[in-house]
Amino acid sequence: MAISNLKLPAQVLGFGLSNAEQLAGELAVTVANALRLAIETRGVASLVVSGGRSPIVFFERLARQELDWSRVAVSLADERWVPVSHADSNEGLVRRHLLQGAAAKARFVGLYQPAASLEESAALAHLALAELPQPIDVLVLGMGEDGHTASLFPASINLDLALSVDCTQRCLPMHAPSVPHQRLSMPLALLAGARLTLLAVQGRGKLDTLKQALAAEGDAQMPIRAFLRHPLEIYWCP
Ligand SMILES: O=C1O[C@H](COP(=O)(O)O)[C@@H](O)[C@H](O)[C@H]1O
Repeated sequence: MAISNLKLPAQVLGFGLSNAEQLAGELAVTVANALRLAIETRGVASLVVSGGRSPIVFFERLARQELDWSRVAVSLADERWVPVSHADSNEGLVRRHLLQGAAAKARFVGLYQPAASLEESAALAHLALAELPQPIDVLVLGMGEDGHTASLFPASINLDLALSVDCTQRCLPMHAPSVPHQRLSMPLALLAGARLTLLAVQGRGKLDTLKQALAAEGDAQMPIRAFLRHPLEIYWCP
């Protein structure tokens, strides 16, 4: 695998992992260590995770890490605008796979808020997120093969605001052109302020996406680019 061809000047590389199980285990240890440090330093810690299909094993490994979960606040980088009981709900995923056992003591601050419109729901989530300790201590991002991260999709309505460093909203309504559900997403300004950002990606398709993102410019075409300019650790496995 031609990892050495990848040029990531600002990043620490978490490559060399052989499978998804190993990636999940290493990532869980890194996240737990950072949360422990935050608790030691500030008494509380905030963790923002991503949804989708790939983080399940990581969530289950993280839930088993020994730490004072009662001092941890957990939230999501993005959410599908569906009730928590829906199979596509990121909150549902977190509740089923991360907030289990000792980790059930963590405080969860969700983005999904029942409301008449996506815009109202995002405004309510903005208010709810005031309860999340900020800056975010640990952020775990995922990425789609189209270069989206969180719910910052290429060419989506609201993307300019979502990528603006001046955005003061903690949650934005996002209309993703390529996926079934409307979305709620934390914007770049909030996400990029995280003390530690980890990007977890699996498979050669996503490695190609990363290389493509690094090879050219244009955040609107590939929103992940906006994060690659900040320090982050990339965890990749085939
Ligand atoms: O839709 C989403 O997709 C990305 C990537 O998901 P994955 O399952 O392919 O890793 C995810 O990071 C984001 O949170 C999610 O809502």
